[in-house]
Amino acid sequence: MLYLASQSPRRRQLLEQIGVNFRIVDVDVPEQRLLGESPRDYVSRVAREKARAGLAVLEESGAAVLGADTEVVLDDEVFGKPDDAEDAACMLRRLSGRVHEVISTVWLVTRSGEWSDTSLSRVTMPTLDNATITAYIATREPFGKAGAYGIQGHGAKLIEHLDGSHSGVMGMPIYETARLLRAHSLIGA
Ligand SMILES: Cc1cn([C@H]2C[C@H](O)[C@@H](COP(=O)(O)OP(=O)(O)OP(=O)(O)O)O2)c(=O)[nH]c1=O
Repeated sequence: MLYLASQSPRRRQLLEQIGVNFRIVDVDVPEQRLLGESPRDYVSRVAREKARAGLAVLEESGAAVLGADTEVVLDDEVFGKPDDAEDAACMLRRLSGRVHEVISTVWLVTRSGEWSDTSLSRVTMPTLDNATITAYIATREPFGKAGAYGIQGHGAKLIEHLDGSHSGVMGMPIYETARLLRAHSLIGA
């Protein structure tokens, strides 16, 4: 059986979108970048820890667990989920008028092996004035989302250009995930 180690409704929705059968396994992994850890290594480590934590609580010998992590990166700084409205405003002011990177890594972990893939996207935001930022935060959409925006919602209005993967920015790179699942015979062609 395939499991998704995630509380994220977006990840669930994206996997459902391609008709994959899976169950949810609850995990709670701390997200803290280590000193000197690159953004890519950090995202990959957290995604792997989520998948491993999921596998650890399952007794089924043939279980396969997916874990994913998504972060926004600007100037080597990682923007996770905002703590509050002030933090969200601060992130959006920093992203305004700039191109940032979104790193989305997925790990597939079983008792016989571990495999991963990463999607890198470049996202261009126009200059955002204070009124736009305040109105966007009032939608509550920034909370629980890396970089304080959601490409799949009102946040689409803040994105001028995407060079990469829409599903990857949303939290679960579907092309890469499907390729991993296919390579390990967890889905068909
Ligand atoms: C940039 C961006 C992020 N996000 C979301 C995806 C992720 O859910 C979240 C990044 O936080 P994550 O720590 O990757 O995931 P999570 O805590 O929501 O879920 P879990 O660890 O249980 O799997 O930001 C969007 O929904 N849209 C976007 O455009």
